[in-house]
Amino acid sequence: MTKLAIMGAMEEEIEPLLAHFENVNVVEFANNKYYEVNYNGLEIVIAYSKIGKVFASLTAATMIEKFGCDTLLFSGVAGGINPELKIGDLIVADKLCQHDLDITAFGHPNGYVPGGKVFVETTKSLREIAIKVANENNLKVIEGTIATGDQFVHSTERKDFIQSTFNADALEMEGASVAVVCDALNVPFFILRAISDTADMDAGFDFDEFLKSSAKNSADYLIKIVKEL
Ligand SMILES: CCCCCCN(CO)Cc1c[nH]c2c(N)ncnc12
Repeated sequence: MTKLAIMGAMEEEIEPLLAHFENVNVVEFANNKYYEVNYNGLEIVIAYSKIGKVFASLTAATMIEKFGCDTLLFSGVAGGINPELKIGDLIVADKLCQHDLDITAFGHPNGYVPGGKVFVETTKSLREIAIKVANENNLKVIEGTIATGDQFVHSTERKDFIQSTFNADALEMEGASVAVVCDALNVPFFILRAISDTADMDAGFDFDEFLKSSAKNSADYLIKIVKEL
């Protein structure tokens, strides 16, 4: 029996998801709120972690270890790097990395620490369902690499570093930590983002303007995927 975790980082990212459900039970735990719903015979737990890799790791691990979720879907917004990605466009992560994890002083590559790996791959079977849903709904979606770091990127200098170092298509602040947690706990997971800005000097303004609409794009697509699970 699948128990599904649906996660975002910000309230604005899960609000459009919660809107689809009634009879929501709220569980308070570890300075956060976890929303339990039943949907199409599925038990679902929904939460937003708060921003950044640490909060995202705590929430992902909690949804799996405490709530017993056996599949995790993430929905949210991201900064676009790949010029094909326009504001509002959807990206499904096929792999994720941490662009601010750096022990290069010891000759290691960016994003690597001993015992870890630079890229963590998402679950192929979930990506395949997502692509099928996109085709059925005539949605333009790209699959690509998402780079995660504990900073809001708003300069072409940092954006270019991330692009050239990891060949990343988009960037955000939680995905790779969710990936490490799910990979370590052997839980299938899926990371979906809609572009809110292009991580350059206009990023802050674009983010404010497009957070809500892009979060809704991602949420609406995620709900269609949930219906196929
Ligand atoms: C109050 C401000 C909260 C910013 C949180 C942004 N999220 C983090 O996951 C996604 C994101 C959208 N655009 C970004 C960018 N340019 N850099 C980093 N992260 C992002």
